[in-house]
Amino acid sequence: MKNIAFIGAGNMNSAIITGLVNTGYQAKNIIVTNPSPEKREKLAQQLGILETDNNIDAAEFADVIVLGIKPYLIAQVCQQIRQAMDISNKCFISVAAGCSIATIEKALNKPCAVIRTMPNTPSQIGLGVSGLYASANANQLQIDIAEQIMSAVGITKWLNSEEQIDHITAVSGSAPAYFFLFMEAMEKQAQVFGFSASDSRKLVQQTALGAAKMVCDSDLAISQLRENVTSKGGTTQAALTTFIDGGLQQLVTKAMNSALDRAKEMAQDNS
Ligand SMILES: NC(=O)C1=CN([C@@H]2O[C@H](COP(=O)(O)OP(=O)(O)OC[C@H]3O[C@@H](n4cnc5c(N)ncnc54)[C@H](OP(=O)(O)O)[C@@H]3O)[C@@H](O)[C@H]2O)C=CC1
Ligand SMILES: O=C(O)[C@@H]1CCC=N1
Repeated sequence: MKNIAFIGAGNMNSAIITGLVNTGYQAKNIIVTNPSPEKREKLAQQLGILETDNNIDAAEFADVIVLGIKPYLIAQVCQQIRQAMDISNKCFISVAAGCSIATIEKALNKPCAVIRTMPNTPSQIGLGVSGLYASANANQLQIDIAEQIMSAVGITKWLNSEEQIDHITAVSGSAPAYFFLFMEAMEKQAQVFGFSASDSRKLVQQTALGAAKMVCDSDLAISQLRENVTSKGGTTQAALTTFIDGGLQQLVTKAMNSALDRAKEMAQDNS
C-alpha cells in the first residue's frame, strides 16, 4: 500500500481522507499536515492517521502527495518540497482550482507525475463528483491510485484535456453552491409566506432531495420530469414561465462562464 501525504487539513482534504479511510485504506499509510493543529489533530484522533505541521516530513514519508491548499500556495509548497528531497518517484495530486500542471511542474523544477483533480463538497458525504486529468509523466499505477483516492468520496470522471478541469469546475466543482443559493432564495420566500425558519428549511431541503433522487433513479430526461410536474395552465407553469421569461437559461450560462473565466484568470495569476 502506498504512503499518502495530504498537505492541508481543510474542507476538501478532510473529506477525501475520511472517505479513503472509510473505504478501507490503512490509516497508518496516511499522513496529514496543517499549520494550525485543530483540524489535523481531530482527523488523527478520529481516523488513526498520522499528523504533523511539517510538510517536508510528510512529503518524505509519501509516495503520493495530495495538495489540498489554496491555489496561490501550491507553487510555494511544491518548491519547498523539491528543495528538500528527491521527488523523482513521487506523484503530486492537486485539488486546487486555477493552478496548472505547467505551474506545478515549474515549481517542482522537473517533469514529474502530476495529476489534477476537481472534486466538490458533497465529497464530505460520499456523494462527490471529481474530474481528473493526468500529466503525461504519470504512470498507470499513479493514475490508479488517484482513481482509488477520489472514488472513495464519490464518482470520478477522467478528462481528455487539462482545459476540461476548468469546465468541470464550472459544472460540478462550484455547482453545489448554485443549488444552495437557489435553496436559500426559496427558503427566504417560504418564510415570507409565513412558514417558520425551521419548516422553511425542511420543506426546501426535502423537495431538493426528492427532486435530485428522482433524477438519479429515473431513466426519464430531466425535462420530462419537469413536464410531469407541470399541469397545463396550472401553478407550476406560472412559476416556470416566470423563470424562463426572467432569462434563467441565459443567467445559468453566464454564471457558469464566469466560473470558467475565473478559473482561467486564476491559472494566469498563479503561473
Ligand atoms: N471547497 C470547495 O468546494 C473546493 C475546493 N477545491 C480546492 O481545494 C483547495 C482547498 O480548498 P478548501 O479545502 O476549501 O480550503 P480550506 O481553507 O478549507 O483548507 C486549506 C487548508 O490548508 C491549510 N494550509 C494553509 N497553508 C498551508 C501550508 N503551507 N501547508 C499545509 N497546509 C496549509 C489551512 O490551514 P489553516 O486553517 O491553519 O490556515 C487549511 O486548513 C483549494 O485549492 C480549492 O481550489 C476544489 C474543489 C472544491
Ligand atoms: O470556489 C473555488 O474557487 C473552489 C473551486 C471549486 C469550488 N470551490
